[in-house]
Amino acid sequence: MSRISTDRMRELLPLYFIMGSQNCKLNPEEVLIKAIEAGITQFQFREKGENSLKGRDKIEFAKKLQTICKKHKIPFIVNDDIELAIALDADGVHIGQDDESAEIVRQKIGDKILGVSTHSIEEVEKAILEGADYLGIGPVFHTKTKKDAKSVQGTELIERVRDKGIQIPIVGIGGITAHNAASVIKGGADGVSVVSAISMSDEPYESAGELRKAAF
Ligand SMILES: Cc1ncc(COP(=O)(O)OP(=O)(O)O)c(N)n1
Ligand SMILES: Cc1nc(C(=O)O)sc1CCOP(=O)(O)O
Ligand SMILES: [Mg+2]
Repeated sequence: MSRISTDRMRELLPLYFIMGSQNCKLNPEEVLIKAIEAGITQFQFREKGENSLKGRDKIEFAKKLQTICKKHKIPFIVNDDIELAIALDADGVHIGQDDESAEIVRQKIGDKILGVSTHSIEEVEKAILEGADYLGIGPVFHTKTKKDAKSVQGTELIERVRDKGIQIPIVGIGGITAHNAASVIKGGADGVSVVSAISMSDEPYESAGELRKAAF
């Protein structure tokens, strides 16, 4: 296996759905299936925070969602939990600045996809040097999903990264909906990542479909 190419990574980012059981209004497996049917391009398992599953329950739930992703050929990325990603042979991991360093994580996961959250040009440059395949930049808009999110930054950092000629694949995150997704792409992102716009919808298939139209 070799590291994912930049072109292939870009193709996986247009509509990146992130979810844990704690985020779902309806049955999480059904939500994921509907989101896949509507055209999401990558999935992140983020079982975290209040009301999330722990221990064996978390592992069993992750396996169920991974099986759904495998069946539909959607990359399955694990948030934070590198050991789980390795144990399940997930397609990749996503880490932030408060997690293990990208350099160490890259050594642990080999050629799996590595996503890193960044909030400044310095963090962007460091993540690239340490082996990130894509960056998550946010919160672009106000979010209720992540209690410890940083202050809203719009698309400013995404634009600055592109103005410097940095080409790494980027997804915007935080408060993104079908109404504002196009502005994130216009700002220079390759895609949008969303939690609640799909996971809290009464109609996940329709909501994901609207996002897909807005983000492509
Ligand atoms: C695509 C994407 N971008 C950013 C994040 C946030 O990661 P992090 O800052 O590590 O926060 P938690 O998600 O771990 O709470 C993400 N998960 N995905
Ligand atoms: C997981 C996450 N990371 C963020 C960041 O800014 O890094 S914002 C966020 C939550 C995004 O959820 P929603 O689409 O419901 O706003
Ligand atoms: Mg994290």
